[in-house]
Amino acid sequence: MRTHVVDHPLVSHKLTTLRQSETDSPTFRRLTDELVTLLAYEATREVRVETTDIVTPVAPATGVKLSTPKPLVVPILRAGLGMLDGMMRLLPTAEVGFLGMVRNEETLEASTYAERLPEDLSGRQCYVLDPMLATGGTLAAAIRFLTDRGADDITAICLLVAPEGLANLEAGLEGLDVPVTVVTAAQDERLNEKGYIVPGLGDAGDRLYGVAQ
Ligand SMILES: O=P(O)(O)OC[C@H]1O[C@H](OP(=O)(O)OP(=O)(O)O)[C@H](O)[C@@H]1O
Ligand SMILES: O=c1cc[nH]c(=O)[nH]1
Ligand SMILES: [Mg+2]
Repeated sequence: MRTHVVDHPLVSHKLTTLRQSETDSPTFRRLTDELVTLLAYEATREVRVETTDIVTPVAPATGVKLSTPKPLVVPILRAGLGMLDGMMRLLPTAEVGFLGMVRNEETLEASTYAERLPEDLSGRQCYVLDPMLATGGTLAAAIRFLTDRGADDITAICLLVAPEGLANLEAGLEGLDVPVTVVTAAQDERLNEKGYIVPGLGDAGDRLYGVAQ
C-alpha cells in the first residue's frame, strides 16, 4: 500500500479553513469540492490511457485517451458523496458506483447498508472517495468489496487520514494482490478515544449534510 500526502500550499490553505469549527456547511461543501479536484489531479497520475491518432487543423498527431473499461469512481455514502462532483470534473467520462457504509459509533465497526456497483469489476481501476480514514475499518471493507468483484487497481482519495487507520488498513489488506494507493491532503496526529481524527475536522458527514439521525 502506498500513501501520498499532497504537499501544496493551496491544499493546506483550503484544508485549514475546512477544519475550522466556524466554517458553515455551504463553505464546507465548496472547499471539499475544490480540495478533491486538487487531490484528484495527483490521484489520477496513473490512470490508464492508450494512444490515439487525431488530426489537428495543422497536421496529424498522436495523443492519448482514457482506456476502456473506463475507471469507476466509488463515493462512500454519505460523506463521500460530497467529493463526487470534484472528482467527476477531472474524469467526466468515468462511471460511478455507490457504496453506503456507516461506522457504529460505539464499536467503531463499519457495516454496509447499500450497494450499487457493477457485478464484474475485472480489470477496472477504481477511485474510492471517503473524506475520513479514521480507524480504517470503512475503507478496508470498501476495498475488499471492490476487489472481491475483480477490481485490480484501487486509489482512495481521503481528505484526512490518521496514522492508526493507515496501519490498520495495511494490516487489513494483507495478502491482497491488488495495488492500493491512498491520496490525502494531510496525515493528522492520532485518533481520540471516540475514534475521531485529531485535530481533524469533526464528523465530515454532519458538516456536509447536517446531523444524521
Ligand atoms: O475509518 P473509520 O473509523 O471506519 O471511519 C471513517 C468513516 O466514518 C465516516 O462515516 P460515517 O460512519 O460517519 O457515515 P456518514 O458518512 O454517513 O456520516 C467517514 O465518512 C468514513 O466513512
Ligand atoms: O474524525 C472522524 C472520524 C470518523 N468520521 C468522521 O467523519 N470524522
Ligand atoms: Mg458521519
